[in-house]
Amino acid sequence: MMPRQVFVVKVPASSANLGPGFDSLAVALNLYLELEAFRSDQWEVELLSPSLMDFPRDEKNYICQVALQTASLYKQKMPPLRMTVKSEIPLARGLGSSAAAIVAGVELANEFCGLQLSEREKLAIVTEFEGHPDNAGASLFGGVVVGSQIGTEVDLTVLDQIQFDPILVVPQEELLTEISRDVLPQDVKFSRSVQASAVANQLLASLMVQNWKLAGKMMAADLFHQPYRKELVPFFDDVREKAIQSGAFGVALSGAGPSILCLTEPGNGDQVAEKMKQCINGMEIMNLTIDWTGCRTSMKKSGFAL
Ligand SMILES: Nc1ncnc2c1ncn2[C@@H]1O[C@H](COP(=O)(O)OP(=O)(O)OP(=O)(O)O)[C@@H](O)[C@H]1O
Ligand SMILES: N[C@@H](CCO)C(=O)O
Repeated sequence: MMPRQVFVVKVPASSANLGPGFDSLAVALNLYLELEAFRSDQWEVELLSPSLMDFPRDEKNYICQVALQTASLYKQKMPPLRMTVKSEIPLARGLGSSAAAIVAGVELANEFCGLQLSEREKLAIVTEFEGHPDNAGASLFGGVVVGSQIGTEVDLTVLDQIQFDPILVVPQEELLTEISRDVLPQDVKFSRSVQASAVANQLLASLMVQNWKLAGKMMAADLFHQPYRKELVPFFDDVREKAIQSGAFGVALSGAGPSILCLTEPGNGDQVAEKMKQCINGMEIMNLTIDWTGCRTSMKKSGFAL
């Protein structure tokens, strides 16, 4: 049998908001969604990770749906693919699993319909699917990102001078973003939004100048979403206290929750994670690093999986 060319996509997880940077700030993490795909005569999705087993194995799979819709956006017909998907990203835990799936779907359409999308076009499409540029921008570009959306224009800056070690506390229960957005208010008073925006600006400034104490204070001072979402994450205060006692400088809800993002000064992650493991029970402590690459794609000769 002739070896076939297989398209490979690897997309990092992400943690959005970092506290006050609601729908705008995010960091890419070294947990990955990986897929391999080639043209076939029908859609066939082989799911290789236990967490994915309940997802559709044909074109109804969300990744395929994103690919099909992206292709039709550009008036192209997406060919059926045979593919394998595996993922280390916990689902519906605030680690950007849906954004990673969207990025993978857009890359499939780009490759198999020859769309030749620019990075900016990809960013606009993934933001449209996800509704905000934070997780999707981090998954696409890697690093610590600031995204903004004005109308259909999406802008994104990667802040490669910011460094910290991220530790994620991941509970067993899922929390769908949809539910976690439902508890947010429709409107925010002008004076409160001025303060909330100042807190977000101060967080970024303090991370840039490595003023860890101030950064931690700002992560806790968020007024946009954490005060409303805390009722959905009753263990938040307890985990926060234990993470700070263990040496983290800042703690925030990861994305829409329920996972909790704890930041340590660069180089302290291992030590702080070890201490946290000793005092936090019933939840996974993930000692992670920032992914600085973002989504990567490549071609390879067919492997054993396909
Ligand atoms: N690899 C995947 N394949 C297919 N569908 C997926 C995949 N990953 C995520 N999804 C879909 O996305 C849903 C989770 O999205 P949701 O926005 O609720 O959480 P999240 O993206 O993990 O967290 P957050 O947006 O807070 O970071 C899953 O229940 C599933 O429907
Ligand atoms: N910024 C988003 C991330 C989750 O999609 C939120 O907090 O709802």
